[in-house]
Amino acid sequence: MSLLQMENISKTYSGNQVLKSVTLNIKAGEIHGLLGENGAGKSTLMNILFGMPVIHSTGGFEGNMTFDGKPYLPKTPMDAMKMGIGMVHQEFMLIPGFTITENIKLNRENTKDTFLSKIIGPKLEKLDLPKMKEESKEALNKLNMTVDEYLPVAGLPVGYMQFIEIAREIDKTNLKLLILDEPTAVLTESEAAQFLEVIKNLSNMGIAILFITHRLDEIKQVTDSITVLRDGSLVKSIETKNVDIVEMARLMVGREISFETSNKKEIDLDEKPFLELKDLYVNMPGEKVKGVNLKIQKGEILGLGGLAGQGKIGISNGIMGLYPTQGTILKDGKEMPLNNPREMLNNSIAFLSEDRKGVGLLLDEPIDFNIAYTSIEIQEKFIKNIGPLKIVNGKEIKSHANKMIEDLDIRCTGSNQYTRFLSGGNQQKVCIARALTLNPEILLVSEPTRGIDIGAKKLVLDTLVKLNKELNMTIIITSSELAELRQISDRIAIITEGKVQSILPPDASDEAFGLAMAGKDISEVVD
Ligand SMILES: Nc1ncnc2c1ncn2[C@@H]1O[C@H](COP(=O)(O)OP(=O)(O)OP(=O)(O)O)[C@@H](O)[C@H]1O
Repeated sequence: MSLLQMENISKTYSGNQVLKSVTLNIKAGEIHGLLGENGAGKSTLMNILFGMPVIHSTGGFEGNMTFDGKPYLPKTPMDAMKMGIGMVHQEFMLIPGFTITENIKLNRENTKDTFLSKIIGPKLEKLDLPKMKEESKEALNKLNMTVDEYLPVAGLPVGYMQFIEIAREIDKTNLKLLILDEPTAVLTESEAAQFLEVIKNLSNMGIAILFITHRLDEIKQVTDSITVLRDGSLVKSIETKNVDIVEMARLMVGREISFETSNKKEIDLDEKPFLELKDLYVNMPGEKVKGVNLKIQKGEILGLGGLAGQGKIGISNGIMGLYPTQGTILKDGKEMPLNNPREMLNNSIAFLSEDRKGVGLLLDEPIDFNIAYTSIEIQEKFIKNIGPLKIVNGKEIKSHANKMIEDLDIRCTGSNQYTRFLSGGNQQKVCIARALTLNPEILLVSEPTRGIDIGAKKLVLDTLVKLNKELNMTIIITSSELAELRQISDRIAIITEGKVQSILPPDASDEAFGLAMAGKDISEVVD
């Protein structure tokens, strides 16, 4: 019997129908994959299932749900949690100033009796901190996560936050169904592999998992069955063993997707470097850089890879001056000021951050303004002079935004749609469009395809290659997906323990990359 039945679910946001009579069934303890392009309606369906306020404040939904044999109509996430449904959202819902333990135990704090509580009641019970810490540690241990549970969440790398959110869910005792909205998007390949093992264990314990991911290999590897959505409609529900990855991609996108292999070109390392990092130190929590020396040539695509927490993410954040940085950064031989993001932008260095929520979008502004505003600010782009007056050229902004919407396949109702109402993947594409609009000489991109569907991923990578080829833009791409780095980079620097461990060609063997990431000598496996 199904644990969850969602029948004929439809949802409209201000006249825009985003779910059209969708049906979804999940059995107890099974791992069920939910697939679909950016904007297909996956998060909306999950928000309905989890009773998220956004659903009810926008007119509710149509259709019926049954959970654990009973009619189910959650009005709030509390209703869902009471039934034994947990959800880890695409965007983190942690409280930055609280410690890891406080976040895991939020609203479910362990308490113990005090003298007064015995008389007056449970309100005067006191927090049982040792027990809270012990149970938090236990949940973190189940995820093989070794982090001090008393650390504050603020400033931790995004990969850690994901594990903490999951730890919070598995710490709940009545959990029957766990919804995971792109849980592995922020994890490195090895962390993701470890995470998939955890999911399998949870399923063995009888907890059903609803798993949203754009990584189809993961879907193939761990799910028992899948449901595919396209443009808000159900395409197919099928047992995973009866479908391969190519077919899954075709069901999602409705056409064949081809992937090119390496794009590598020869880089002349004898030329003067275009960007040089000398003894760079960056104090980014969880991603410390400890003396990086790197020379990047004009027109190169340099990949930065390595395991989470080893410092690869810190490098671009440091160059851009977002965390305290020491050392020397030379652009075309000229020393750049440190710790000054504005000056870096003025020097034609732009950054697409891995943290799209923290430094991301103006959610209550339309797509076109989001794409244009940094360029207006920094470069006075899209400004026209009328006599002594400078005014923003709305027409030019719109036509540029429309081109970006087309190039990056941003799924929206038009360039005037507020970015708050875009799906996560489409918000990410707007961030990419904004960085590209600056048309920088050096573009730093961090996890550019995180949370982006398989078809759009190709578009984003192709766009980077096109900018590199046509404008000779120098690109430094940081990614936890080695396959993606290999696809577009000319060279790949592997960062371990805050330093450059090795620089490898993209066609080096898996073994060489594996050894470098583990901080080992690669001379025996590389010529
Ligand atoms: N609060 C909202 N108001 C208006 N429209 C919305 C709102 N939330 C989502 N939408 C629209 O609903 C559609 C489905 O979005 P949803 O977030 O469910 O997609 P998704 O499949 O989860 O995509 P992704 O993989 O990018 O996360 C999109 O067209 C989106 O713009």
